[in-house]
Amino acid sequence: MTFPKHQITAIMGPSGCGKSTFLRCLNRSNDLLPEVEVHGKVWLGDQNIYQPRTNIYQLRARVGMVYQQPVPFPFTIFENVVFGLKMAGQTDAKLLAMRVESSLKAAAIWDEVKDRLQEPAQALSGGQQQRVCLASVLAMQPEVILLDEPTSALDPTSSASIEQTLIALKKDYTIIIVTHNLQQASRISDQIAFMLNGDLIETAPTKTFFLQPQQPQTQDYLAGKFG
Ligand SMILES: Nc1ncnc2c1ncn2[C@@H]1O[C@H](COP(=O)(O)OP(=O)(O)OP(=O)(O)O)[C@@H](O)[C@H]1O
Repeated sequence: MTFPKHQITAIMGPSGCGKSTFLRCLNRSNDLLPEVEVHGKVWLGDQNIYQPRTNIYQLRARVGMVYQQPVPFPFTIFENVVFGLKMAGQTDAKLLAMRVESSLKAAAIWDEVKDRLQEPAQALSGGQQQRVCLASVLAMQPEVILLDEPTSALDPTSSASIEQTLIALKKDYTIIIVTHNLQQASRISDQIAFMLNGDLIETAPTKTFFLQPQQPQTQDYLAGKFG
């Protein structure tokens, strides 16, 4: 399947069908799990990210990932956002400060934290922590953002903020989100990939997916027969 630039693709399917495992294939996060074997190719532009010469750190800077539970490091908000940049060797204080501001603005949380940058990120609410984690990914200036159920632990207001943020971000990024939530997928995605038992069953533009699903498994899933 392809993930078009500047679009949001939602990966859907019942619990345990392999959505997160598939998502982690897209920036080789599964490399960290010795029990996982990956076959096939994943193209980022004209580069197969599974070719042996791939620099994993550069790949993960280009394809950033936001997890289900916001897990900021036990540092200040500022240090959380610049963590990846510092790990990549960036020491220019002015550039780091500029990147913190632009990333927090893009993640729609600047106004809430601009006077608290030296406070611990873990003191923020779950929704705020999730947006700080998103800002940490944006600070690396990725091309693709992977999100694994980023709103499942959040209240409806925080979820709505994240959804609006993602819609605003898609003009600059390619976004791939795992979600269980049919309404969320219909609100924010441009295309949907439906998985079942580890297989990709159907990929379609969001409207077509909901109104004219082609595969019987997709029809049953949308009818609530499982999942
Ligand atoms: N292609 C695969 N082949 C074999 N095992 C797989 C495959 N994909 C996923 N699994 C295994 O199936 C289990 C569920 O996978 P995963 O967590 O990716 O599913 P999920 O759809 O994200 O589930 P949930 O919605 O509950 O988070 C895991 O133990 C995973 O290692």
